[in-house]
Amino acid sequence: MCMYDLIVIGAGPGGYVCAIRAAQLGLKVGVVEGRDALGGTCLNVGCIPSKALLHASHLLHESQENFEKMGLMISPVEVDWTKMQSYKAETVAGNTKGIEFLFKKNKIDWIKGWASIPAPGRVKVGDTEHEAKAIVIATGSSPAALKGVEVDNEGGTIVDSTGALVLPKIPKSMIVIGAGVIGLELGSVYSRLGAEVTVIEYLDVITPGLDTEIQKQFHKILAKQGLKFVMGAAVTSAQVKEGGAEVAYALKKDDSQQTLTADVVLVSTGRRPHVEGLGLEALGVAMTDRGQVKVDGHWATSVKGIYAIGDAVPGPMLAHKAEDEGMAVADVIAGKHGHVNYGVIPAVIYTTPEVASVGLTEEQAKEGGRKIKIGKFPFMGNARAKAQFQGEGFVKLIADAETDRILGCHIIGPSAGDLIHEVCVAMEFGASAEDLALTCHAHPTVSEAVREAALACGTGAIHA
Ligand SMILES: Cc1cc2nc3c(=O)[nH]c(=O)nc-3n(C[C@H](O)[C@H](O)[C@H](O)COP(=O)(O)OP(=O)(O)OC[C@H]3O[C@@H](n4cnc5c(N)ncnc54)[C@H](O)[C@@H]3O)c2cc1C
Ligand SMILES: NC(=O)c1ccc[n+]([C@@H]2O[C@H](COP(=O)([O-])OP(=O)(O)OC[C@H]3O[C@@H](n4cnc5c(N)ncnc54)[C@H](O)[C@@H]3O)[C@@H](O)[C@H]2O)c1
Repeated sequence: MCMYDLIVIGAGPGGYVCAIRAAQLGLKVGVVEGRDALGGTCLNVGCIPSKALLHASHLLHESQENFEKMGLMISPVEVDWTKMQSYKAETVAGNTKGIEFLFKKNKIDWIKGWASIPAPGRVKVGDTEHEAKAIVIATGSSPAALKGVEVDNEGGTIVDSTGALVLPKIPKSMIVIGAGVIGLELGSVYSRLGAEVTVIEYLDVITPGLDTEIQKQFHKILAKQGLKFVMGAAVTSAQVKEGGAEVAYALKKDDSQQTLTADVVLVSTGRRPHVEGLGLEALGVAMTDRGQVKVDGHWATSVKGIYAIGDAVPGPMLAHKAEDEGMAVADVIAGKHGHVNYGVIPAVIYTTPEVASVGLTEEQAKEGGRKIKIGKFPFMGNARAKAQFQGEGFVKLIADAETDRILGCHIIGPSAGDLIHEVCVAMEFGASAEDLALTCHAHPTVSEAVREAALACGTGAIHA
């Protein structure tokens, strides 16, 4: 048994960042992780492997669509799925080993195994109990179950995101249940690799929560890329049938029952907090009605000395949100002031084109009764984007009509996931649209489109 200042349960982006920050602040830290590798969902079966497959499949798509246009004459690129899987696995391993190195560097103990909390200040792993002045629950999330659909990742036919990352072969056809971030990212991967992908979505829009104009444009672009969509359809069951699976769904518009078959079915209908086995009920830790750990403004649970962060608590299920909370709660535990600005958390979808947003959508701003102005600029007016065959999409900047303060930004287009950060910084500094418009942007860069959108909030964009 060992006495720690802090034990973190879970080594995902929330937990490992919290541990490193706490160690930097002089605390003695242990991290309990039950997986064989550090890094949590994000590094092992989430952000990183999915981005590796998105990158590889994007390059394949480029070779098929754009190489010839640039005078790059090649015979068709062939896909070696086993090699692509190895590239993905090496990318993951490089990152998870990197966290092991950082733990050693910061003298953080990796306590291997699954933890429970028998009492405040005590963490049990196997037969050993460890003592800690503070405990942080950073146990993340797992795929939510869908009634009538049994996921079998080993079987490789009806899978969740974890199974979809390791399919034994590229399917000829795939049904994606849910047009959220996971469904559209992984659906794009397999579509580019040659599968016929059909997305079945309960709502009438894709990517719920995004700015409506972005949703519409994104839907159009993905359809043009070959993804098929069945909208307003509630999936009721999925059954493995010879050589594939059959999905049954009810169309909301006329209540008709329909079926569709494919080689593989990906269930991507959301994730839920993973808190089983921790013993939270016996401890009396208050939970929300959505199964999340309730926390106050300092990430403290209802039980003294126990904190919680990341996917296990309310808020967007994003790695960088978990990381920010990890740093902030470490500050709090070390007696400092931890802070997360929940109004400025970017969200990115790593398709091509990328989709990125921060702050208020047009709908949210209007619902809040705010007078707003909107500056929009299409990537068609951006020389760099056009040279890269990425003229689709636009930047939409939303500012307060009276004060000119930036309230939100929504981008669909090249490098949207990187471009959004200049707006995040501007928002953190309370900048106006004019501040962005007056900032010199290098030419030719796609970031000029952000400046042009800011100009469009004022006297007008130059290239539109
Ligand atoms: C396919 C996919 C792609 C994604 N892509 C992105 C992306 O591009 N960008 C983004 O921001 N987000 C992405 N996400 C979401 C992101 O992975 C999560 O928001 C993030 O991992 C949450 O971090 P966390 O630290 O809260 O939990 P997690 O990363 O889930 O880590 C929790 C860890 O706790 C461990 N654990 C749980 N219970 C115990 C216990 N009792 N004892 C010991 N250990 C325990 C688990 O094994 C796990 O390793 C993606 C998710 C998926 C599934
Ligand atoms: N790039 C990123 O940042 C990234 C990537 C992947 C995952 N994530 C995170 O992981 C989380 C989970 O992603 P997700 O895509 O599984 O969930 P999601 O909540 O983003 O989307 C789920 C979709 O499934 C639909 N749905 C639910 N039940 C249905 C049914 N019976 N039939 C048809 N459609 C149904 C919902 O309407 C919704 O559109 C998200 O919160 C996201 O933040 C982030």
